[in-house]
Amino acid sequence: MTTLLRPSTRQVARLASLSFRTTARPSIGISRLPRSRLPACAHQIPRYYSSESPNNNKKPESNSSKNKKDAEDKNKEVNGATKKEEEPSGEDGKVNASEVKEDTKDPLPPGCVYLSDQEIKALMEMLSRVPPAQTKYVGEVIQDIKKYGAPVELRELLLKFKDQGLSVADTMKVLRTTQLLAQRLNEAKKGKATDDMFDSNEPRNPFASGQQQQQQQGSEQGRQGKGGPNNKDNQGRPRVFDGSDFMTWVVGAMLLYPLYSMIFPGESSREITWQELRRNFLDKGLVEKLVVIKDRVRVELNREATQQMYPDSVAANPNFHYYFTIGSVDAFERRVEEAQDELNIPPSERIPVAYMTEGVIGSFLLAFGPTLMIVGLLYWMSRRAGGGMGGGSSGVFGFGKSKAKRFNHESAVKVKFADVAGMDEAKLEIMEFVSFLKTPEKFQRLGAKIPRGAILAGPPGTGKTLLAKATAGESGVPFFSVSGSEFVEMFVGVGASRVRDLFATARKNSPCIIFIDEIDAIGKSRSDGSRFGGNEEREATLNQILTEMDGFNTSEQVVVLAGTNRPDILDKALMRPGRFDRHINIDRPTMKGRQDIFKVHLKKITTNEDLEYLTGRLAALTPGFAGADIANAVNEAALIAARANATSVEMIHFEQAIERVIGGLERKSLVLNPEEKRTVAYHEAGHAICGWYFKYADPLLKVSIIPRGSGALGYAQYLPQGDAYLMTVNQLMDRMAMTLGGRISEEIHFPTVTSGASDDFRKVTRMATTMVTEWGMSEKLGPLHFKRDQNELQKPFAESTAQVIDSEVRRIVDEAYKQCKDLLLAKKKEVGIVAEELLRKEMLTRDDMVRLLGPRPFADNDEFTKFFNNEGGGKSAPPPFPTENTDESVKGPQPAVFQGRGEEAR
Ligand SMILES: Nc1ncnc2c1ncn2[C@@H]1O[C@H](COP(=O)(O)OP(=O)(O)OP(=O)(O)O)[C@@H](O)[C@H]1O
Repeated sequence: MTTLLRPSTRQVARLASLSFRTTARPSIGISRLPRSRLPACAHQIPRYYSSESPNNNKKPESNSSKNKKDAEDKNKEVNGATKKEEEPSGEDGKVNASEVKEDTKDPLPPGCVYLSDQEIKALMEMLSRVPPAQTKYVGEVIQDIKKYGAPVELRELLLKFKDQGLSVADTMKVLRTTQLLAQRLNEAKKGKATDDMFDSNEPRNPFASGQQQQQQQGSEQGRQGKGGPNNKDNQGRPRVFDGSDFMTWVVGAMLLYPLYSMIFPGESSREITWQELRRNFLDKGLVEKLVVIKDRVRVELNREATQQMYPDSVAANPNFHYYFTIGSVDAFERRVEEAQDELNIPPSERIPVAYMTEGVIGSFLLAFGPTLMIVGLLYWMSRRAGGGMGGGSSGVFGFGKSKAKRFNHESAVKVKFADVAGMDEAKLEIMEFVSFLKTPEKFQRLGAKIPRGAILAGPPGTGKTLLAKATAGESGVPFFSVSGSEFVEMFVGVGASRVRDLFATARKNSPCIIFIDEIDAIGKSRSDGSRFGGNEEREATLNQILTEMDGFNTSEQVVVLAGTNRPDILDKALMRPGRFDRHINIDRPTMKGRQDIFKVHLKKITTNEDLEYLTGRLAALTPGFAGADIANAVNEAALIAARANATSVEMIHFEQAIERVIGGLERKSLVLNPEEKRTVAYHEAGHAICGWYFKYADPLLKVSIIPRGSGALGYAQYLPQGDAYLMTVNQLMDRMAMTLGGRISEEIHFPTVTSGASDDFRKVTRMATTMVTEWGMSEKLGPLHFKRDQNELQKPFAESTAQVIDSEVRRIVDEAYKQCKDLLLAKKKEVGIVAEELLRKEMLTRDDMVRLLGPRPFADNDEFTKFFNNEGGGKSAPPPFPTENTDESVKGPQPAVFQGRGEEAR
């Protein structure tokens, strides 16, 4: 047998580590996709719509007046020249660009441009959808834009508007432009230095200048991204659209109105003539009220009646109003009176006329009401989303803030390596990071490159997070902990932005440790996803991580640790040297490891037991347990002891706790009828007898017919002989035969069988299939490995091979069946004895079995004898059992076996 087998506790990790190693191999040719092939959101492409020279927006150096003047001159020159060239005669539009004199134009801060006449025209066209009464605001804002310039994003928006029109997807863009435009106009109007708007310490806005400048800025721009410096206040916080000033609302409402009207086409008001009003509404008695607002009259209709009369008209819409203009209020009143006289409307039923003075705010709200509602809703939603991020990052632009939790080494991260037990190799490996963070010069002196990061891979609960925390605790540096899934949001680009933010924060706090838990959520191999179209957002986030890790300066003391249960699915680019340099495999603990972990957690518990014996026995009882299971079992034991008002936690409490962790709660409320109980007893006795008389079976610990957990009506428990790493064909055959013992006992002792053995069959089939397809244990098929990948649509073997596999699996199961049936027929009497005793006592321990059947005919190993052969005194609870872990059951020997009888038996 050339294939080495390992028990299931080790198998997963081993298999994982094999594939891990494969994926971890340096992939020389494989690195990130070339930028040009990345999705647009994955890399920050500055947009160049400007017809201006790249130097247009060069930021003058603030400390040199000469430079400033030069820059001003240049700016004026460029803008002026462009403007002059492009300036039309001004016949179009109410607001003529030439009204703003050239010499009133100031040099613009980075990120702002003067709009050309064509662009102003496009803007006016876009804003022409705004209700006529509000053109005053439009005119004012356009004047301001001409005078003070606008953010370059407005250009982009105008271009989009002209080319394709706006859609819901542009909402964020409009909001951002709104914010920048409102800021620009506010600042400019206040006469404040325009440069204040853009943090003078920040690098220049990449979008303001031409390609040359962008190239100079290099990767730094990429990091700052589209949000870039423009969104930051002086403290580096993102500027938040707080909506607190009037200009922001005016601009916001104005820009969102076209968007709104494109998405929800329809009118909210329309002008009509007096004659139309009379003919269509007044004469028909549809007018409910007339409201005079200065020189206009709003007609309020009786909606129900209008709907009946004009079901398809917009007039039936509750938010719709007709307006008409009047010369004077007196004339209007006279007209209304005359009309009503003609219609013989009695004085008591005359149409009421109200008078309103519509203030600036009122008229504004009236016109932009729906738009404001959208703005408000988006603002509220963004605040809510921001609120969940733990403060600091509220507002529309807070989406891109990282959600990483920061732990301060002085307060939160108190975990030390001593608290992490049972993974000595992993600890050694990671200690190097600690010494790197503590004494970087030691490495740098010799020219050694500092490792960038490590992937901690292993099954759930094995202490990956704990190890990362201990690394932070030992090195005494800040620790940023974030889960891979926290980068994912419904908006494209948010993940990448959060990654940027996280790394930027880490750099500021260097030396520090970033821990990304469950990195597989974003680090999944890109080739896998592409088969079904891929996931742009996830890929963009992954690309950003790759970029950030590349961008580390080797002297930057930022270590990135990542935890995953699935290293096999991670992208190769992520695993290559230079990114996650170290691959640390954390397996489930061995017997010794479990003992150490028990010792760590028992420190917090009050117990008078002999610690050496206690931890040894508990470790023997818990094969396959991860550190988290052990922590849970210890805590559960303390709870059980407290419930029993005990002064210290005793062995019996620990054992009950372990039993509970594995098998679930006892279900005393589940009462089986006598016939069912009898069937369950014979079923379990069948398993127990097999475990007792098969040489290679694991020693039996306990058999019970008390229902437990979610499905088991009864169970037999076995304890493996220590941490076995290999499994022989004999052991596998005995285990399969033992698993079939329940059904065969039913066959022998009852006229019919029940459905209770389906789970046993599943286990046996999987075991046999694995023997044939993976472990080379079929002579017919030979040493071939055919592990089926769930994602593969095709079988990795031919139809004829499939038939051989089927026949070999059947042969193996048939052999196990025969082996079991032969034994149980020979031991029919013993099965009866055990079953009847079970019916009386409901639970039998190993001692009971010895009493009923005599000693087991095969010797047990030393460890088992040491901890389980002297049960006397009744002080200890019956030894519990680790359950079989469904999927791993076939991968190798199970450390402890649980033969349950499913709920379906009922
Ligand atoms: N080696 C260990 N020594 C002591 N305690 C441990 C150990 N491993 C796990 N634990 C306990 O289990 C708890 C959970 O472990 P941790 O969160 O580190 O697991 P994990 O491997 O990160 O799990 P997941 O993959 O599900 O994120 C720890 O808080 C600790 O109490």
